[in-house]
Amino acid sequence: MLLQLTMLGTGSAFSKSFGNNNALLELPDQQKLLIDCGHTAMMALHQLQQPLEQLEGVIVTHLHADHVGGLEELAFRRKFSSSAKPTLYIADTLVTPLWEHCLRAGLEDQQHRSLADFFEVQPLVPGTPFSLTDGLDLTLVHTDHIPGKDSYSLLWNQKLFYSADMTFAPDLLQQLHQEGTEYILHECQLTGQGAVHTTLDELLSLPASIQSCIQLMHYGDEQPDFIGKTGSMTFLERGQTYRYEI
Ligand SMILES: O=c1ccn([C@@H]2O[C@H](COP(=O)(O)O)[C@@H](O)[C@H]2O)c(=O)[nH]1
Ligand SMILES: [Zn+2]
Ligand SMILES: [Zn+2]
Repeated sequence: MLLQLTMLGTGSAFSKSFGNNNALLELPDQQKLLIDCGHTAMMALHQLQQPLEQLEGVIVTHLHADHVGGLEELAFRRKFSSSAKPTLYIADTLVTPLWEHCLRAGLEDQQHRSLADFFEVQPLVPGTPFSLTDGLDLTLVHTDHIPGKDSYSLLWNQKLFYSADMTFAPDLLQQLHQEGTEYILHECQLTGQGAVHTTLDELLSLPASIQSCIQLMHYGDEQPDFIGKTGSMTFLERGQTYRYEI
């Protein structure tokens, strides 16, 4: 199974250079899905000349604006263009908070009163593989980010781990590596304390065999100062397409 991933952005929440850390995923059956849809996602798709009508759906990791801030525009534009509702793949725990805390204020009117008026909602049970298409399973992995708020990393066929925003989880990374995960796309805070994110120094403390599987994303605008300082870990780049055989 070949997964093709185009990074719409690779920046941290406040990055002005790299856009929100969101991706466009293309499956062998031609399905196109977004991984997160932050407030810069619509502009990024416009620049890629990617028609919104061709998007099958969106996978949501958690409810910060750099990950869900573009959903209001996506919902309205799909509604106005009379195209099919995009599917929302989202942890069951996040369905109600997404509507009540993020989208309801902007989307609700007298005719549209729920998330299901704009999206085909596909709740996912964390820890249980979900078959997106033949030969492709997605498992949500609960990972720590903001205390008290749920956030889910994405594990594809046990082979590719795409981190949500998360604090350092060396035991999880070690376990994934031992169980055959070959690719780890990991968020990375380059400077400062990693209160709610994983720092570069933390990732550099991992065994070399794990570091060699890691590509860094969700980084700050100081990234150019860190080129050549990430060991064998490489930076994912905005606008670039990556292919993973999983
Ligand atoms: O440099 C930074 C930027 C943000 N934070 C904290 O992260 C979250 C919001 O950003 P996300 O990327 O959506 O998680 C918020 O709690 C900020 O305080 C940070 O620690 N360092
Ligand atoms: Zn973020
Ligand atoms: Zn976050």
